[in-house]
Amino acid sequence: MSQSANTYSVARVYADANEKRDREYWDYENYKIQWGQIGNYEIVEKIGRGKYSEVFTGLNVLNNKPCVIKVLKPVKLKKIYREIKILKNLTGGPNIVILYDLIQDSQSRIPALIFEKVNNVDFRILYPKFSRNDVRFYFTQLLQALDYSHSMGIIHRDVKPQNVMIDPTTKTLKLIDWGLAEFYHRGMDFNVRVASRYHKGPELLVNLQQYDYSLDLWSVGAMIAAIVFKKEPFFKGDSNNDQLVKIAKVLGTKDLTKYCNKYGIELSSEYDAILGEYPRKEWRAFINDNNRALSDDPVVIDLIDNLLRYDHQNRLTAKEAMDHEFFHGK
Ligand SMILES: Nc1ncnc2c1ncn2[C@@H]1O[C@H](COP(=O)(O)OP(=O)(O)OP(=O)(O)O)[C@@H](O)[C@H]1O
Repeated sequence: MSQSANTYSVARVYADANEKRDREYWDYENYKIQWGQIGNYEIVEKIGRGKYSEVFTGLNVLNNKPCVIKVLKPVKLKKIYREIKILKNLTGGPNIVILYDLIQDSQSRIPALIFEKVNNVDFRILYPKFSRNDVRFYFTQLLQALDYSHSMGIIHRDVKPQNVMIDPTTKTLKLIDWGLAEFYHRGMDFNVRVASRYHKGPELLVNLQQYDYSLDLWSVGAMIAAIVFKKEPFFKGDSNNDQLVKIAKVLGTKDLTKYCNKYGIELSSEYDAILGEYPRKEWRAFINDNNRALSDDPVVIDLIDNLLRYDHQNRLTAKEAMDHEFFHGK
């Protein structure tokens, strides 16, 4: 991340969210971590292994409350500080996972994050059963989390089903994994090596570095399209370059070229051999007998159409998406 000499794209909303706050709010490198007591927690069982961590269910022995213990793998200290500072800033916000505590092993100095535990049901089980009302309900919750985070100057940068914990029994949704999240600053060139392939926005794939909160709305669009058209994931690239090809086969090559030209981006020559002249595909072409119950609806198609836009500035913001007719109609 570095300040660019030339600002060519600025967030349409919350562009000054960090500048208007004190430096200590966003300056995570100078953050002083207060460590809690490691003896207060017990590991119960392993539930996951990510790229950056091992995750366990656990117990707070003081109050017998269940928790999740995310033991971080050795990465740059700066990344650990960033995740912690962002969680501290956002904890308590709507549908944002609550960070309870931070602990550190006294010998290895390996840090672990203690979170509230969500009794998540795997999305591969849950999403295929979603009704229109479920989509409406849970995506409203997700958009609330994102609008809050964006209003606090923070881009999540890894929105995907694996990071959206849903407990259908209590109808709760929590957005987790703030490990790739970053503070937005206008005119800043950000690293495009973020998000997970299937949910990467076009800006990342064409190497447009002055992206913003709207990146998260692409990922939301890809999630909704996958559920509505029963095609998980909706854009399934075999590599990062193939990911853009898969997107172009739906949104068309012409608009991709327009997008790049608008921001003065030259497509990498790596695409010369693999990117064809694809026409834009109609959203209705994805409707079939298997998905009709959710997809045969101009309102949901309009929502998807307004999220899955190449041009990040033309996507709905989280707030605009929540105001969309899909979330308010019958
Ligand atoms: N609060 C929680 N409640 C329930 N399960 C959780 C919670 N936090 C994490 N998990 C589980 O652990 C997994 C890994 O957590 P997380 O995404 O934070 O780690 P990561 O190392 O950043 O993962 P990745 O490399 O996949 O992005 C999640 O996908 C989820 O299944």
